[in-house]
Parts: sequence; structure tokens; C-alpha cells
Amino acid sequence: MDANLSDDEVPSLVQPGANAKVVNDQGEEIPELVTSADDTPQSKVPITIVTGYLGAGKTTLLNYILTEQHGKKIAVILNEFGDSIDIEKQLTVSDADSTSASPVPFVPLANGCICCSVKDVGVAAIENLMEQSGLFDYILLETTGLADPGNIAPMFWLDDGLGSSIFLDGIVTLVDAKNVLKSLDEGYGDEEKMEKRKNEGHDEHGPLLTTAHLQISHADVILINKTDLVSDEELEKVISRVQSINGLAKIKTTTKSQVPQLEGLVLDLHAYDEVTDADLQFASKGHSHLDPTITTTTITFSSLSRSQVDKFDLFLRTILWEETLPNNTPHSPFEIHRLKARIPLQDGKMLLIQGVRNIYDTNESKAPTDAESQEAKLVLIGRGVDQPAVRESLLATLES
Ligand SMILES: Nc1nc2c(ncn2[C@@H]2O[C@H](COP(=O)(O)OP(=O)(O)OP(=O)(O)O)[C@@H](O)[C@H]2O)c(=O)[nH]1
Repeated sequence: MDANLSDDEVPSLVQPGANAKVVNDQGEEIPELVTSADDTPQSKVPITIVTGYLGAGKTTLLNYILTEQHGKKIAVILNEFGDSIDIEKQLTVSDADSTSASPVPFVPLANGCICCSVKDVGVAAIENLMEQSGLFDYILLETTGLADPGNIAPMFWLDDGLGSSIFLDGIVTLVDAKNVLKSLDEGYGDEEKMEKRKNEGHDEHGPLLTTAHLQISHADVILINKTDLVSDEELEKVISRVQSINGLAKIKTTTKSQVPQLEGLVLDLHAYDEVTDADLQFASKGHSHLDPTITTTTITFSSLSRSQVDKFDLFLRTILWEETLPNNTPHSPFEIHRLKARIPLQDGKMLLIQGVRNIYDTNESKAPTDAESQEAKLVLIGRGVDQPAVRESLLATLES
């Protein structure tokens, strides 16, 4: 495995297993950050982030889970306070502040679950809560309706490589079937957040990027809820639009947030430790560009030689860390929210790559089976990712 550090030297996720190696951006190896074989994700508690626009049905989903018999001890954490601005402040709270927080009252429930509200969704604060409350099989974190999951997910993903007792399993986004198209088109309720993004240097020209876009583009599972409030035709429109934004996510329709099963839809998604052929095949089917702002795009190419692996890595670092294309290729602005790739190598191995915002992680696995595609695929979700220059630049970099 080969993972890289971002400019401020935050280490990437490191999974135990073959040839684990972490390097900084000068290419120097940092062996002490590699997790040991004993420190497997299985011994850690998975955390699913539940997000969704105001009123989409997040609390209804959690209440449903907390009253169902599922045989798991689940800790539900509600990040109830504050608006989007506060959340981002809370994420930067120092460890000292978080761990010295006064005990948080938990509400124990009949089916073994507990529930509590927190202001701080930082990793240290959540670990601290878990220490106070004993052993749990699972953590569900409900964010406020205006949260950007792209800011929250990297904290838990990164921390996995640092010996944390929790690891990120995935992001579930609830979508309100009745109101989502309006939210995507009008950004209703988002003005303050989008102004803040602009001030942070994001390029906010072009079609409107709303919180609803951010929550859909980062999702691993999307539950399109409140289906009782729309006609079949309206629902089809919503599904197509959501799919055109995020072609990687699993999509299910629900009423009153009643998921047909928890496993694979809310729990145990393994969204950050697996890159399956099936996911990428689906994303590659080319859903039409129904949304003007965010799209999923798939770039396919032939298997790589060993010497091309470094070139591919250079391409990723340039697009993710510098938000530009290698070799000064002219391009319009772009912004990548999520990426996945499966790349067969000519020596018979396979590279599996995961990314969220500007962090990515590369694992090497055994050769693809006969049933799996032998074609290399890079799937990008974000703004401006479908411009031809991105694909052309990748192919030129690999041939250079
Ligand atoms: N008709 C209908 N109402 C629903 C459905 N799911 C949830 N609701 C209702 O919609 C309202 C909002 O649901 P919540 O679960 O509180 O939504 P939320 O996403 O937690 O909302 P915020 O915390 O405000 O962001 C509640 O009154 C729910 O009872 C559904 O499928 N159909």
C-alpha cells in the first residue's frame, strides 16, 4: 500500500496488510504511522454519518433504528446544536477541550441502544463519550441539516490510521423527495453557507452549489425519503437527478425513513475500505448530466505498467492538492468531492484507490478475477470533473 501525506502532513488512512507504507510529499517514508496487524478495523467501532437537508427525515431514521430489534448495541449521537458555521468551529476544537468536557447524559433504550446529544463532533469528543458509556458495536452520528459531510468524513477517516478506537464506515444521506429539486435549484436556506465557501476561496462561479449538492455528492448511500408525498413521475425525476450527481452511491426509496434492512444501507457499508467492481461498473454507465453543478464522471484506460503508477499518483496529487491539471493543461475550475478507482497493473496486481476531498488512499490487492473488468477505471464526483481536459490530461500524463 502506498499512501501520501497532504501539504500540512496529515497522514492518510493506513490499512494493515501488504506492504503498508506512508510517505510525505517529499517521498520520505514514515514507518511509525503504519498500523499493526493486531490493530485491525474489526476491533474498532464503525461510525456511520447520517446527513441530509433540513427536515429530510434523519431523526425519523434514527428513531426507527432505536426502536427496532437488531441485536446491536448502537450509540446514537445527535449533533443538534448550532448551524453550519458552528459545526466547522466545533471540528477544530482542541483535544484538551474535548476530553475535558463534562459527562454527557445518555438516554439508555430498551433494545440496548443509547442516545445522546453533543455539540462537538470531533473524534476525541466522540471517543471520550464512548469511554464514558461502555462498549458499543456501532456509532451513528446525525449531523445538523446544514452540515457539509466533506468536512466531517476526513476527520474520522484520517484518525483510523492514527490508532483511533473508531473508524469511518460511510455516509448515509437522507433526501426529501418532495423538496430536493427545489433545494438543488434554488439553494433555499443556504445563502450564509455559500457565502462562507466563497470567502474560503472556493470558486462559486457557474451553477449554484448548494448544501443539498454537497450532501448528495459525498454520500455512500442515499435514502430518498417521503415518497408518499410525490407521484411516481416526480419520484423518477428525483432518482435520475440524484443518480446523475452521484453515480457511486447506493440509492433506496423510503417512507418515514423505514429502510428495508439496516445492514448495507445504514450499517456496515464498508464504503471507505472497499472499492468493488460492481460500484464502478454502475458509475460508468454514463447517467445523463441532469444536474448543472455536480456530476459523476468515469475515465477508463488500459492497465498500467509499474512505471506508470508513479505518473498516475502525480496526476492524483496535482488534481487533489493543487486543483489543477499536470503539464499546465488549460482547464476550467474543478472541485473533487469523492473519487474511487480500480486499476489493474500489468504485473497482475490491482490498485484500489479511495478519496474524499483532497485526501486519498491507495491499496494494492491481488489480481482481478476473470469476472471482473480488466479495464482501469477512475470515477470522480464533483464540479467540473466532466470537462474533456481532465481525461486528456490523465491520458497524456500516463503516456509522458
Ligand atoms: N409525509 C412524510 N413525513 C415524513 C416522512 N419522514 C419523516 N417525515 C416527517 O417530516 C418531519 C421532519 O422529519 P425529521 O426526521 O425530524 O427530519 P430531520 O432531517 O431530522 O430534520 P432536521 O433535524 O430539522 O434537519 C417530521 O415531522 C417527520 O415526521 C415521510 O416519509 N413522509
